[in-house]
Amino acid sequence: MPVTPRCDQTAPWGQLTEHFKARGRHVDVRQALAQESARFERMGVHAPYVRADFSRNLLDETTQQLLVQLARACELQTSIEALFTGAQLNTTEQRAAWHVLLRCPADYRAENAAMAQALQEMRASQEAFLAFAEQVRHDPSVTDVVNIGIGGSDLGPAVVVQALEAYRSQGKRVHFVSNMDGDDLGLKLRQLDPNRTVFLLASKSFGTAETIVNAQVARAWMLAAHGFTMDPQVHALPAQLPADLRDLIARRFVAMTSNAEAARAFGVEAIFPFADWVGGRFSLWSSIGLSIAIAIGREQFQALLAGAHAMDGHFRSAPIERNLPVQLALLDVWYRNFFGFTSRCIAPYSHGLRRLPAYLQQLEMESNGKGCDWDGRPLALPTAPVVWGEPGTNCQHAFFQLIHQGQQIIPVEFIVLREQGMGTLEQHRALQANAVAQARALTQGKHTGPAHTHCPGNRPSTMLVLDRLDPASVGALIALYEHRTFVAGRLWGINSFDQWGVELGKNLAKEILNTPAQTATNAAAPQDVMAWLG
Ligand SMILES: O=P(O)(O)OC[C@H]1O[C@](O)(CO)[C@@H](O)[C@@H]1O
Repeated sequence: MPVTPRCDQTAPWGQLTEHFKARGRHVDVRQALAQESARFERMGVHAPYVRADFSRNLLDETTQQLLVQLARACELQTSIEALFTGAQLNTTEQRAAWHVLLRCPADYRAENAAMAQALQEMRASQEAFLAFAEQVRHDPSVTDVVNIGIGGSDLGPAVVVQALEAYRSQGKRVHFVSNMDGDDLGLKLRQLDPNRTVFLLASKSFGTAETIVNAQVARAWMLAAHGFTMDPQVHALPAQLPADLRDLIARRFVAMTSNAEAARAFGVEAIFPFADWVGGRFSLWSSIGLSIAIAIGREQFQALLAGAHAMDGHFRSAPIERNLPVQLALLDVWYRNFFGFTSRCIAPYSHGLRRLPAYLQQLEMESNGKGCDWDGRPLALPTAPVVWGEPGTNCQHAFFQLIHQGQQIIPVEFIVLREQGMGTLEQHRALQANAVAQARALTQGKHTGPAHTHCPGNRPSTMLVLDRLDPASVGALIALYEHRTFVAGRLWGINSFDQWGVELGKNLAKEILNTPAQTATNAAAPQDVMAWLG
């Protein structure tokens, strides 16, 4: 993997630092909009399916030019090419990150022999899971499909299925179970018929505690409905299980995994593999997206991939100044490292995109919430901001008060649809008007009337506009965020494809589970709240 310069080790970084102190931090967006009538037009960036208005951000032309120079000094183009030509980007796990291959069209020519081979294997797996999806879709005996997975094996598919609810085949409900808390699965099981439900076990490792426990409980529930009691703590199917029940499990449970052996031991026969080079956070395009394919069908799934591929093409070829993922990532660096803004709010004015903030939390914070660079040197700068949010207009009646008048500045990213979905045109117009009104209010503020009604204004926001919430647009939007995260990581000098920070807590949980209950006499166990939990 090419080691490219970290942003803080480049000449433009020093220039940006000087510029920030002198003028950059004093940018007044109200004045800028008033003085430059073409600001909106100049600062619009158009990518496939997504347009972005940057004009309400704390940016002047010098900042924009220096940020472009920063990207060049970080040799960003080399990193982008490395992503598309198959460099081993995940250096701490010695893995490639070839998720862009998952969405390339049939006539795509792979960059090299290794990628061509990977592509061929991927196509076979893709064909198998899409064919299975069609089979389920046309099977009237199946009414419910439950995806059991967590993190990337849950959030990506869940956000897409929810966003594309209007495309979901009637007569098939798609559920998502992720939490270790047994109430998640337990409450779902109460609504399900064991004779009409198919479970999709989504786990790259097939070893994630939450997923395995939930899968075992679901299997025990299915067997219990057929008169067989099985310990839900046990992974492997018992040898004495009658053949018809073995067959039942094989028909009702399928797996999407890179660990076929563990899935087989569980009793699964239909295994839809995906390669090691698919990272969890980037996996919804692979067989992990089976729930999406069942919900919307092969054709629409392919449209989702095509939308993502269109964004890939833009990312690879657009110049830095007009490259949307790059521009968003540069803005992240500007706000996080110069202004010191610690969070970014995502406000999708779209009911379908209501879970997007949760998805982005994993994508951005698990990818870029790191403490050292790719050479293991401590980072001198803070990296990923906290990403959070809720859909509009709900957010207006909850936390927007703080964003308008609070002491801290939180850049907001609005997502707005041009075309209406369900509901009346009036409802849609009101929704759009509210999003634009919030952006304007953040910019202009209010300085008349009693002090408690004042809003300081000059608060930054970006507006992303999609024509509609269809598979291609959703694919493009998610690919946009993937690439933005990758670019920000490259600028910060981070390996965005590992997540070692989650290991410590997982291991401690195992240790606690394996330690005898805490008692006053158990001196080995540390005294903490476990004493109250029993
Ligand atoms: O697909 P798996 O192996 O069950 O992993 C689930 C999730 O757990 C993590 O490894 C850590 O949270 C994520 O990166 C991943 O998406």
